[in-house]
Amino acid sequence: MMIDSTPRAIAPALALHGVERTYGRGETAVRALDGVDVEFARGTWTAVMGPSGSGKSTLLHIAAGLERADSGRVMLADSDLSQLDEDALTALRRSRIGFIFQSFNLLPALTAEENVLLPLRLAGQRPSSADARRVLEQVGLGGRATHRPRQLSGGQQQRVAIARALITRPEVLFADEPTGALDSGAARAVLDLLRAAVDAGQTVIMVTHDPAAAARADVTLFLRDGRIVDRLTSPSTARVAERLVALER
Ligand SMILES: Nc1ncnc2c1ncn2[C@@H]1O[C@H](COP(=O)(O)OP(=O)(O)OP(=O)(O)O)[C@@H](O)[C@H]1O
Repeated sequence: MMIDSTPRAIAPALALHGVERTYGRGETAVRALDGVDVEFARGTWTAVMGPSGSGKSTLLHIAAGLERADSGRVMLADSDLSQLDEDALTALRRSRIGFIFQSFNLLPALTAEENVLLPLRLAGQRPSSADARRVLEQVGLGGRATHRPRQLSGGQQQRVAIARALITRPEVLFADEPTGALDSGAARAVLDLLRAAVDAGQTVIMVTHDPAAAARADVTLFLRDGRIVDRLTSPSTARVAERLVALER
């Protein structure tokens, strides 16, 4: 028997190749992404930082299939998002991608448990209460399953949103300023949950303005004028802040 011991590069969870995106036309056109090439390794946490208007949200939305690139390719494992029609893209987002937002985006009329189960219901499954309780327990909210969002603090609402994003076991979890609306204690709890998810093998891509949040990630990418101009691995808060200040000059 042949044993192949050649080390192989593990395929990235997500890769962007030559991604460009321009908003508007003519003199008012804004090139939000100007040729982005990046790979996100499986089981790693990447923070995306950069000055206001540098293209962070555009990058996140295109990588998550919420918006389309003008050119270039977005590969989620072997699936080329640019080749999918709207229905296929919606199905892919529901089953293979998770998203958490600064403003939590929970449905106010639904309980925590119902919010958490919604992605599975939308995918045509019939999940049980026990499924929701299991993930709510993971985020420390086992006792809050029947609460509605208005009965929960901001930090608790974000933890419900994380449970909702993780219940489908997404290949990539995207987070757009997940701690932007939280005080420092609640922010730490959210970052601890993201760290636990990554340690369990989850791939996370997070836009943030907060150097302390970026310092919890494995890699921080810096964008300026729609291009990735810098990258730090396992940086301290101070080093992230320093780079950011340098970019904003
Ligand atoms: N829908 C749109 N129409 C026109 N221009 C847009 C649109 N969305 C973004 N832009 C422009 O594209 C550029 C990049 O925007 P983007 O929101 O990606 O930046 P950002 O780094 O996330 O900024 P911020 O930190 O302020 O949220 C900006 O100049 C912005 O004005």
